[in-house]
Amino acid sequence: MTGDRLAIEVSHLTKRYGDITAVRDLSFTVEPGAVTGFLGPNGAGKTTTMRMVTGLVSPTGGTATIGGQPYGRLTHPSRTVGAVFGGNAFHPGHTARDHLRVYAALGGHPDGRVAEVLDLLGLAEAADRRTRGFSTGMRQRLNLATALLGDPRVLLLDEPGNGLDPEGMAFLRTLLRRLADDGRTVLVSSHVLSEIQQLVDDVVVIRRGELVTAGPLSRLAGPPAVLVTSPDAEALAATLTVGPGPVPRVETVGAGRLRVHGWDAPGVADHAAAHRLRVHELVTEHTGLEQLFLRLTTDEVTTR
Ligand SMILES: Nc1ncnc2c1ncn2[C@@H]1O[C@H](COP(=O)(O)OP(=O)(O)OP(=O)(O)O)[C@@H](O)[C@H]1O
Repeated sequence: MTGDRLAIEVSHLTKRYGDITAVRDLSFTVEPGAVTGFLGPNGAGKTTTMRMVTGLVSPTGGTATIGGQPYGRLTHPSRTVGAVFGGNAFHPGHTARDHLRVYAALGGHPDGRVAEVLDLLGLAEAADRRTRGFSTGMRQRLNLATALLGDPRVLLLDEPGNGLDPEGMAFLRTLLRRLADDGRTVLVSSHVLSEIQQLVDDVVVIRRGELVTAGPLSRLAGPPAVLVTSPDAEALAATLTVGPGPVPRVETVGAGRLRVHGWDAPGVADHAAAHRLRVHELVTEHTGLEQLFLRLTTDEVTTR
């Protein structure tokens, strides 16, 4: 069963700390029913933005709403939004179950919910162990279990992949997918695209507090390019760029080598054959997402 579908809307959000502008006129929407990655290098403003969405930090300007309401005006905040920020506030002498019971009581959630979230996070066997002996992965799971006590429709996780081993990541991926498939809104931040690439459907990329790009992950990479090795490279470049019809962008990448953007390999091969030009090698090059992310978030880059 799917309940309310609540989007997160960030509109012209700005946060200044003295001379530092942590977030600058930032606008984006996080849709329900998907896992959205919130990406940017260290210090880009991800945590500050997520804290503003969850009412922990007040904006200098702009608004952040959940299902149309600012966090402070939600009728049942802990039943609407679950958030996990770095660090943890576990009493080392408490067991996982003790910890969850305290938070269930604070949030007004039924005690039966404790066993449910322990099961959901694969912590049932560790439930009666003291948290002081917990590994990083178990701490992450307990944080997530705490955030899920209220069965919230919206989940914000700040760097959830930190310190997780491959099994932990696989578990997180399956869990977030289930939560999103149920119509929940899930936002996960990271400064490393490759870390959450397998988790997310959509991305919001920021740099220095400003939006770089937002949209489906699959649209970020753009079309592949074709690397051509040919003894007739010069002539091939000349014929490729004269038309008729749409012409590709052609880059010379050394003697006898071209990179052709906008056409696929069969298109380039057929064109060369029609012009009786020799081709020794054709390689389709997909831009690595990590490479693309670096290009989007480092200074020398212009964005599309
Ligand atoms: N309470 C604060 N006082 C002063 N400056 C702050 C405060 N919180 C954040 N900043 C500054 O705002 C900028 C954005 O920080 P923020 O933690 O939001 O970035 P981030 O993208 O989450 O980075 P990271 O990936 O390192 O967690 C940084 O320059 C940071 O030093």
